[in-house]
Amino acid sequence: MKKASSLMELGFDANGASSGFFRPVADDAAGVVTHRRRLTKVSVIGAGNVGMAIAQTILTRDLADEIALVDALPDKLRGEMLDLQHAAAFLPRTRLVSDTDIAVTKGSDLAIVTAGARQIPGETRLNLLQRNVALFRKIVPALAEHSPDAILLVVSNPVDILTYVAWKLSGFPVNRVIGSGTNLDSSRFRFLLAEHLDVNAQDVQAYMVGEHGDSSVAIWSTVSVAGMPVLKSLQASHSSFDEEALEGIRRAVVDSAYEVISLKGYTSWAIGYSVANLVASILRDQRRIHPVSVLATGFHGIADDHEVFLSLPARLGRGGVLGVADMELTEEEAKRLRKSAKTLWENCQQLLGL
Ligand SMILES: NC(=O)C1=CN([C@@H]2O[C@H](COP(=O)(O)OP(=O)(O)OC[C@H]3O[C@@H](n4cnc5c(N)ncnc54)[C@H](O)[C@@H]3O)[C@@H](O)[C@H]2O)C=CC1
Ligand SMILES: CC(=O)C(=O)O
Repeated sequence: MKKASSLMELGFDANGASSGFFRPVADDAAGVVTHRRRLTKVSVIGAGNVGMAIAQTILTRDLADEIALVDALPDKLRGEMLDLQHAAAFLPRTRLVSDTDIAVTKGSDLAIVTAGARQIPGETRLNLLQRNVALFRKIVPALAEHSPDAILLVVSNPVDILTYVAWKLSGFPVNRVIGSGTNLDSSRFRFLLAEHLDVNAQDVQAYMVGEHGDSSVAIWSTVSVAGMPVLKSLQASHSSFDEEALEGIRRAVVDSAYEVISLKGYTSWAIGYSVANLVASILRDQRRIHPVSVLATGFHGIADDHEVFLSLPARLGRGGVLGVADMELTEEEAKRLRKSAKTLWENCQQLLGL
């Protein structure tokens, strides 16, 4: 039996097929525009749990005209593409293409990298560094060559260091290389607070910054709901919200990824929504503020000679990172952020000679 994802693959010529159904509205068909001139193309490199959750969410939210999927495993890749294509009747029209050759990403507006090793239960994100850097050496230069004007959005872990690596390997300006960072951790933080306060998580303003990982920093001093400072109100009503309790909540946010990994083997849905949220802000030029991994040199006392990527609230739009909010932090929060930066910097140092 011949397998196909289109009638063309079965030998039917598509040329002029639609003219049997439709006639041009004008006599002079040359003057009729039948195609939009500029389509938005998003590529997802790595069609695993995370890549497919992202592709699926981008499709449902109608964020791209074309999605190109790349993976090293041809059968899995084609299976994933066909499975999504078979939902075409229920989704906005989006062209889906896939190939093991990265050339399929040519002309992307946005390239999202999710390829690589993931943690096994108990492993930290930093443990993945060497394996995923080796992969990035192959993927990133090829991506940059085929889409020199794209924005790179890195998701593979350890995401902050790999965003630095992608920046170096691509030669792209720093505003066009972004790590998904703590956009996800901040959502987990907002979820926990929203449950406690019995409000919608979208109405909780709360940031986790720093490393997407064990040293992330919860910025309690700026947490608010309806413009009201949450920490002050919690501490006034419950004396139990002391430093130890706050650290316990931060730790619960960090541990939530480990818990999901130990239960189902990987995380996927939340990162899928988190990345689609970033894609919408970038491609639709929303100028929304997201905690994402950006070059943090010089912010909050991070040394000027430390080229380190970590999450800070950034304004995102069609040009990528349009600016980074210089938040007012307490001395303790700034100290923790510098400590997080130091952890990342030390790991980046091992990669010198890249
Ligand atoms: N930044 C974040 O918040 C999150 C990051 N992650 C990270 O995302 C990455 C992917 O995780 P999963 O999708 O669960 O793993 P997975 O194992 O399901 O998928 C990885 C995919 O990469 C593919 N791949 C390997 N080498 C390749 C190459 N040279 N070219 C193209 N594709 C290649 C594999 O064939 C596989 O399909 C991991 O590093 C994980 O830690 C996961 C969740 C959240
Ligand atoms: C795996 C990972 O980085 C996360 O879910 O946070």
